[in-house]
Amino acid sequence: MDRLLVTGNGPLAGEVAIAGAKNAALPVLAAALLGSTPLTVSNVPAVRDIDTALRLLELLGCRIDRDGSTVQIDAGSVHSVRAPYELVKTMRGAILFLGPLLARFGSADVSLPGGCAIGSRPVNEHIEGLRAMGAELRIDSGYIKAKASRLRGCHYAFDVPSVTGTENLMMAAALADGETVLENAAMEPEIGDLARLLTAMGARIQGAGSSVVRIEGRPSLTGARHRVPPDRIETGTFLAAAAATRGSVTLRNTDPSFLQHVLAKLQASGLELSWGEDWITLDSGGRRCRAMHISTAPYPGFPTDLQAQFMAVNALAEGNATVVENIFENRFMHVAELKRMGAAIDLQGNTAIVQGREGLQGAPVMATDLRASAGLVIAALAADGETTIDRVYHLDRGYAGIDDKLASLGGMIRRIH
Ligand SMILES: CC(=O)N[C@H]1[C@@H](OP(=O)(O)OP(=O)(O)OC[C@H]2O[C@@H](n3ccc(=O)[nH]c3=O)[C@H](O)[C@@H]2O)O[C@H](CO)[C@@H](O)[C@@H]1O
Ligand SMILES: C=C(OP(=O)(O)O)C(=O)O
Repeated sequence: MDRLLVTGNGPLAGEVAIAGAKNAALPVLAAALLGSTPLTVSNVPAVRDIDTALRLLELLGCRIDRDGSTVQIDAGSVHSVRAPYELVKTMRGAILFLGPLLARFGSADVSLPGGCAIGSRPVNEHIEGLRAMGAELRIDSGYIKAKASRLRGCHYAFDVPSVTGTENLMMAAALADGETVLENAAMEPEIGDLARLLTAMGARIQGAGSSVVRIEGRPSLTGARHRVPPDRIETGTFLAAAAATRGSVTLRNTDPSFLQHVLAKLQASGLELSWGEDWITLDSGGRRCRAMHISTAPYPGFPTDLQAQFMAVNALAEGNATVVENIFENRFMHVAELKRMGAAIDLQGNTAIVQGREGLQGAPVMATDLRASAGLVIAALAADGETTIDRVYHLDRGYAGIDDKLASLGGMIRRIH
């Protein structure tokens, strides 16, 4: 099992290119199942979850042609509708195959993704939404078994705005009879991106990116060409790494418009930021930033997927701050590990009270989930001495070559096989 060896080495400095967004690419790959002709996707990130999604598509019978960051998927020879536990357990995003399989092939047999380190993560909204479209769904031996000869448009109001739930229902609705209206839908940028793809495939969609999405279903959809947008979470992770190490970095191939809340927090903490259409520069001037109060919320609020990374920044910032996690009930696994490095964090329910410290010390720590791992890497880069981070497979699920990118910014980081 790979480990990372990180030696604190002062400020990060330089430029780095941001990859395509994992969480935008996953629904796009699942949407390939809806098209009667091939889908070509560019700027696909080289991360483990994408490998898993492509393996799954292959298992279903799709023909896959992958050339660097461009992937062509032909769903013309699908012969299975089963997404097995062995793959789904490593990638929760596999639930995104449920809607497209059911809508296109009339049935789906998708393993329940189950709970994971950050919370119980139920999928009741996905199931109820598809039932509202006339599908029959039951849980049998850990699998969601779904059937529908033809889905029909419906009104569905989410109790909680689920990102993948909204995506699943949009994809199903694109091949349903009539109009579907989703209320209290999630508004994350990945939803607007999926709507752009589905529109290019022939669907008619209004309101994606707002809380009410209208989808007019079509009898069939075609393939299309699509470019995955930049990863806003990878972008935020590098900004956090620069802030924690008192560095200065420029991020290219990104999109600052999806990170306004995060950029405002960084500016308020005393860091100098500038940005253009596809780049962001953070310059800390070699100074420690001030601690930031953070409260995670659905988009456009502060993303839960950046909470761990900013916890690491706060652990090293000037002053005290609270970090409130409002999306997942158990997304503080990194706190115990950061405390092993000398962080002063007190947990009270879903609130972490962080007292910024001048420095942290390297220590052996364990990655518990994808973004927690990123938080530990950031703390390790800024700490004195050596940190070993175990279970980096979590990190590889969602970051393309993060060790090489950080090394190119001057970080001392090495992978041990
Ligand atoms: C592949 C992908 O895009 N993953 C992202 C997606 O996950 P994911 O789509 O799984 O997260 P959701 O938006 O569904 O979860 C939001 C909240 O809704 C609850 N909920 C969700 C579904 C449901 O059927 N019932 C229910 O109660 C969840 O427990 C959670 O409290 O959005 C999360 C929230 O921004 C991010 O952290 C993940 O990185
Ligand atoms: C939680 C995440 O991903 P997933 O929903 O795939 O587990 C994430 O990207 O931070």
